[in-house]
Amino acid sequence: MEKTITVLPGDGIGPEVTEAAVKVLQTIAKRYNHIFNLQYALIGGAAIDACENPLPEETVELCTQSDAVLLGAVGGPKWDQNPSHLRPEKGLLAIRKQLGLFANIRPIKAIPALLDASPLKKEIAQEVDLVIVRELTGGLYFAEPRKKTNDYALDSLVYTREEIERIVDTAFLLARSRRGKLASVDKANVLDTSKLWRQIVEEKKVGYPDVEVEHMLVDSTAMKLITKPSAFDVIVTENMFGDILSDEASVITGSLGMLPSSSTRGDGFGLYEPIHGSAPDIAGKNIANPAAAILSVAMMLRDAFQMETEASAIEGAVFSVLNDGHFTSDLQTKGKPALSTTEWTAKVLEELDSEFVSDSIMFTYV
Ligand SMILES: NC(=O)C1=CN([C@@H]2O[C@H](COP(=O)(O)OP(=O)(O)OC[C@H]3O[C@@H](n4cnc5c(N)ncnc54)[C@H](O)[C@@H]3O)[C@@H](O)[C@H]2O)C=CC1
Ligand SMILES: CC(C)CC(=O)C(=O)O
Ligand SMILES: [Mg+2]
Repeated sequence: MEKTITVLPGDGIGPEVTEAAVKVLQTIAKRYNHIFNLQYALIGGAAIDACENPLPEETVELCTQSDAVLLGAVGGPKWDQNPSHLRPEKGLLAIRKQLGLFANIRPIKAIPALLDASPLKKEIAQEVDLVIVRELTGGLYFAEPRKKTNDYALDSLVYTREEIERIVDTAFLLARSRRGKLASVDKANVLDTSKLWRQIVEEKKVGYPDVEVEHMLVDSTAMKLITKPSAFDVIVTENMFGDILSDEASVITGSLGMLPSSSTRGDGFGLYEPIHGSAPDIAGKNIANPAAAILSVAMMLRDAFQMETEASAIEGAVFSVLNDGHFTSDLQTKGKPALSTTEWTAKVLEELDSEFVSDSIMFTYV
């Protein structure tokens, strides 16, 4: 297959983890005879430095013309004092909005080799298998009006029926394909946007009688994610709640550096990115965990290109390297010294190659 992928490395550890993910893509291309045309483009702080625009028009055009987008992360202290239109995060929000990527899918599943790295008790952590479906192009991060003076600041929280209906449908369909349980998370005891959200979930559930729905408030959901995460199958929630809950949930599986995501719009096109940010505290040190970026490539291959075998090969290689006790420093608890980003990536590439060798041996033998 031939596919065009726009790569947006971004800032901080973004370029480091993206380089690892691209190496994995190149190995997969060689092994399975695919052609991945990679086109690099600027976003975030890197784009502000180059052309005073966190999302240059050329980047949007390249993304629009490609089959999928791979993103690292944006942001960092260098741009923290910039006016809001020159903040790196503005570029990320804008690309999501301009490409219409309203559904952010964040799977969170226990990884047996990492149970020691979870702050939860093993017997609680090992049962985790949930997906957060986060609304991505509405709510507080986007709505107008907004304003800031020295004495007063305003952000608006707006949701339309259409925005809620499409994300709720996405979540119902996902729940139906999994264990049939949907937790709709809101703050309906206080917010009118949440009251509308709850009303629409109630209307929609009639069309999905096979899915069991529960409404939950976001504050107690934050607690239950830690005390009884196995209670969740699919969680659907608005933009900011999903942003916060997914970083919280990431530690259950060991580290924020482990979790991939896809941002989609229901037509097979997607932007794939780790859920973490640019991690300025560790940027440039070659110690970031590239697993979230590498697993985002697996999500891309499976969901955008229907390459199930290739996606499973990547996940298998990642889990096998972890099973062998090779960790980056965010996951290290005891045992072998932590590996650098490039060393750990090399282990994954070796593992992919060894899977290849064992496949060829089987083939020759047969
Ligand atoms: N998707 C994106 O581009 C996002 C960008 N950001 C931006 O990133 C910048 C830093 O934000 P923070 O709040 O520090 O969040 P962060 O996610 O960048 O980092 C939080 C903590 O997790 C660690 N961490 C994150 N990813 C890691 C990895 N792959 N391996 C090992 N450790 C990892 C960091 O070292 C840090 O201690 C800000 O400018 C923020 O706006 C934040 C979240 C998402
Ligand atoms: C710019 C932020 C909304 C990025 C973020 O934290 C995220 O998408 O998880
Ligand atoms: Mg976030």
